[in-house]
Amino acid sequence: MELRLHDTLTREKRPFVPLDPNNVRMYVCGPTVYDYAHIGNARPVIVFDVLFRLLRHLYGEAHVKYVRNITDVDDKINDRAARDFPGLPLNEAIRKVTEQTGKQFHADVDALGALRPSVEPRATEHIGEMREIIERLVKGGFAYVAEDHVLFSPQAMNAVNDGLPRYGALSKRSLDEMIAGARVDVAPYKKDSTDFVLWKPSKPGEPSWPSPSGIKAEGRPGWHIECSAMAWKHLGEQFDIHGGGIDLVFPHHENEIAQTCCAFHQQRMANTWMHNGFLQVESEKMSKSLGNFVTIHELLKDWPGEVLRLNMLKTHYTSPIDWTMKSLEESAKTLNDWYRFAADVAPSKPAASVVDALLDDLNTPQSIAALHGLRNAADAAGLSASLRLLGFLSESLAQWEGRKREASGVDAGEIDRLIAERTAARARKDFRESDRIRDELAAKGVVLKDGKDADGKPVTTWELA
Ligand SMILES: Nc1ncnc2c1ncn2[C@@H]1O[C@H](COP(=O)(O)OP(=O)(O)OP(=O)(O)O)[C@@H](O)[C@H]1O
Ligand SMILES: [Zn+2]
Repeated sequence: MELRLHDTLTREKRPFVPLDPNNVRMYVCGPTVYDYAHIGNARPVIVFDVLFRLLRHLYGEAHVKYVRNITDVDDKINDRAARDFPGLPLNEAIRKVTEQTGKQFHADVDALGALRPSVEPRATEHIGEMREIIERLVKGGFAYVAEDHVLFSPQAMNAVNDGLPRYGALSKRSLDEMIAGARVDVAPYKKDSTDFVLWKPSKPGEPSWPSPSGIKAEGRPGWHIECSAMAWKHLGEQFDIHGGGIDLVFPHHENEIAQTCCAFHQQRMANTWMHNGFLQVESEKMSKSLGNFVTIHELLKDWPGEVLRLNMLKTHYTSPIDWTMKSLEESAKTLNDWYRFAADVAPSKPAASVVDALLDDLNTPQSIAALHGLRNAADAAGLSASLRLLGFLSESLAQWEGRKREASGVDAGEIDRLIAERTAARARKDFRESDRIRDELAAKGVVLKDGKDADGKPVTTWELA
């Protein structure tokens, strides 16, 4: 079977044909680093990690390049830095905020079983590329300088009839409607209400860099130009897949396309545009501004990262997910069973049923149904390999069980001591005492299993109920 992916631009599920099968290239918009990421932010991380793993499986590890950026220049970062480190010069405070948040983000997504991307560029390290794209856009007549800003003109773009996409094609909006629906209080330096910022002046004390030609004062980039610059630097003028959450379609991705295609006179920026649906709480998008969020960091205190991962993948990436406790509990149960059955078994090959489901526009719910099928067919080696392809079984069974014991507050040393006492009681036929110990452990949720080892000697093992 071939890989088919749904493309937001054409609204079609199409066979995926890489520009160069020896260098398959994917860009995904990463976090703005000023605070803990919430579990909604984890959705694109996990979804595109599955795609990254699938592409590596299909084209070979050395032939896939995955770029996910870190936005480390933004008003929200400046505000947080001023609030958290009022005693420090702003630039130093910003460095502290972005460093801490970046580290936390890595710890979180590592725990979710996400591979690190091939490159994780930081916006502040690509100011030169941003300036270059901006200068090309001004030269080409797509952007203009006004009051120390540089603005992009979607109307100038759509005046060109040949070789460029239409502004609005990705989000299926017409420029005329955007103009009609524009707010009245348009910034005075904009020629048209739909123009957007490529570069703007910095306030005193804020991070600033030499501006594109035509502007004397130092300034800083707008958000959209950052991704065009980082994608260009690491993946070239055109690449295969661009991804992110559905909220990024407009204006962020529409503007990325406009900048990149006009700067390099291309019909396309990425060949396939993929967007994940929202993770919701009680039918509303989880978001920082609504305050209905729970951080990955908090959830990891109660759940192994792989349980969060499985829970995320039970829903197809384009559909909304309602995030519930009940569903998490079910995911934990399923994963416990799979760990016991397959974690310590040498993997064979990922099952065709699992891979085929993924090839069909990353149909992870279907692939999970196929995993249950392997479990029911008692194919431990196939289950082991298939789970690994999806980013599970990063731990041995002993590590997995040990972590659960730790989380449940059960003291393994104490249990071993009680089991030894019970074995001694049984040896002297004091069954009242041995039953008492078994009941004491049961009250703590510890279930004993009596069996024999390879030499036929009695052994007692335990697990949590
Ligand atoms: N509830 C959600 N469900 C799925 N994806 C989300 C959700 N919220 C944010 N994302 C995605 O997370 C990634 C990081 O986005 P970003 O750092 O801008 O978060 P955010 O949009 O600021 O979050 P918030 O909406 O809470 O302010 C983006 O790809 C975005 O689409
Ligand atoms: Zn982006």
